[in-house]
Amino acid sequence: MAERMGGCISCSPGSREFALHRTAPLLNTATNTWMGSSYVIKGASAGIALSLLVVLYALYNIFLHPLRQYPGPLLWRAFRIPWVISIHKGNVHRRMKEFHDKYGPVVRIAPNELSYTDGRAWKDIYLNRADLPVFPRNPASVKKTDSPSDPQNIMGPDEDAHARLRRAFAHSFSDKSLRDQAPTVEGYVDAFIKQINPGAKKTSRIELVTWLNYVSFDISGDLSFGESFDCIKNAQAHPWVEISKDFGKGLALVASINQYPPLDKYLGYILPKNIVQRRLDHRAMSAAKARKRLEMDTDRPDFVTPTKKYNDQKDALSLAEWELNMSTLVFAGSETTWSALSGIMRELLQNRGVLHRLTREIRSAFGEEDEITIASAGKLAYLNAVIGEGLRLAPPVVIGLPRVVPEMGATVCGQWVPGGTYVAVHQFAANRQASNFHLPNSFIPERFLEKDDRDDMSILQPFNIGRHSCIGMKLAYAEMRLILARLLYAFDVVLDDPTDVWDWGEQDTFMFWDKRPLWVKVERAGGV
Ligand code: HEM
Repeated sequence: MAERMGGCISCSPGSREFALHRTAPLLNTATNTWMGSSYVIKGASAGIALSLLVVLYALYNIFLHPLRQYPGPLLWRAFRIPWVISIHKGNVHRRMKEFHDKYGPVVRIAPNELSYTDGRAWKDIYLNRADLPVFPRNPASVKKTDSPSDPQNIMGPDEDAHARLRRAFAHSFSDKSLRDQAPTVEGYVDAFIKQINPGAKKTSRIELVTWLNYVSFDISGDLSFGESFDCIKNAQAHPWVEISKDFGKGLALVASINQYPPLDKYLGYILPKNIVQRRLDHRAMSAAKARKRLEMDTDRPDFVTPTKKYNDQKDALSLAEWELNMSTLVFAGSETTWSALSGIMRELLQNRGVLHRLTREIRSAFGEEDEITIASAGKLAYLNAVIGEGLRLAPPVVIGLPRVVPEMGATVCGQWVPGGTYVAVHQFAANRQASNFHLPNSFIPERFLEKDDRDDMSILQPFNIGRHSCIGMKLAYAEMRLILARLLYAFDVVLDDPTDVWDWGEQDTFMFWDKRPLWVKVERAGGV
């Protein structure tokens, strides 16, 4: 009762203590309320200050930033976050296309980043220029190693290490090396054709994107690690290949976290444990495979033999660098060729007229299947045009190759760009611009055969140009020509579901294309 009245049961009613004890809870409540409201006030003030900072940051980026005169969507010019969201949604290539359709050949796609779809940008950004230091690789997408003694990657940002590694590996990609490697590549393509042959059944239904994955990775695995992944033989992806399918999502995550230093330092804690473990397992598997190949006493024609001979004299690569770079070569050489072939086959099957013309060219050029080799397939003009057009509509390196403008600034496409700005050509957006091509979304290989002033071929650089251009370009063309020629010589291929028709760009991209299945019917070609 006394408690209910606010007093204390041990004090007598009416005493001073009773009165004090009676008021104490009221005071406590008042103090708590006061303290509570002070927290609320402090919290609210912090919130207001933070919001103000965010607004000021956005206003600065829009009205005062050195890139303020470049057009682009408002939120993207103000903050980096829309880019991060788009990278994670997998639609960044479509957003880039929309923005360039709307704003023109240069678009500001983040406070400090410009995207280009103008053919001149390739030379200005990616070629060495006498008057300027190189535009280095963007450290937000490829991090520098922590210490100079760490192993370096040919695709890393250190330009000196890149030059050293490129010199060493160039020996494995010379014309002579390619000729030596040809029987290995031809052997895998032959195995692939035999495996998908329906035989007595006459017709079979296969998922072609998966099979193209097997053949690309088996070739790359053999040339890098000295042994096949045996995907074709087992009609199943090897664990190394399976795990590598997640690389793109991992790289997308790393690239977005790198935009927010010092968060990048805590990447190991941010990434889910199972992903970190998968990465470590994959690295260990690659290192073991690379060491096994290096220990072989052999002159087998692959990516190792010529570079190893050079290295024995020049001591250019450490063991750790061999391990790292062999893994890079497997992935760089297979994911891209796989994407290209998947895109080209989808376009061919959705454009029966083109498929017809190409099949006629191939079947009239060869009397027997075994006449089709890397050397002979190189002579087919329409096949080359089909590959060119496939790489235009479905570029394997779909989004920009990010570079940074050197400190003193530079002119790109005739306009001044301050030092430190991130710049890139976004291939998907560039290749689909109506300002660069007539009927930009249509599959028309003829544009590679007959010059048409409505097409600006200078924008097409699927392998990049300059010192970082693709070291495996000739091998990639050799593989693509041979696989397409052998496939279309041997089989009549049609879409399993004739209504399964859509634009390649509808797929998502997580650094690489997230390729959807391509179900086809294959039938041994009549008279072959
Ligand atoms: C259609 C297939 C291919 C396409 C479209 C392609 C595209 C590219 C592009 C655009 C680059 C430049 C990357 C940059 O500037 O940051 C590149 C670099 C590279 N590619 Fe390819 N590539 C293909 C096939 C291959 C093959 C078969 C190999 C063989 C292993 C390969 C190995 C490499 C390597 C090692 C680099 C790094 C070169 C350097 O930085 O010096 N690529 N590729």
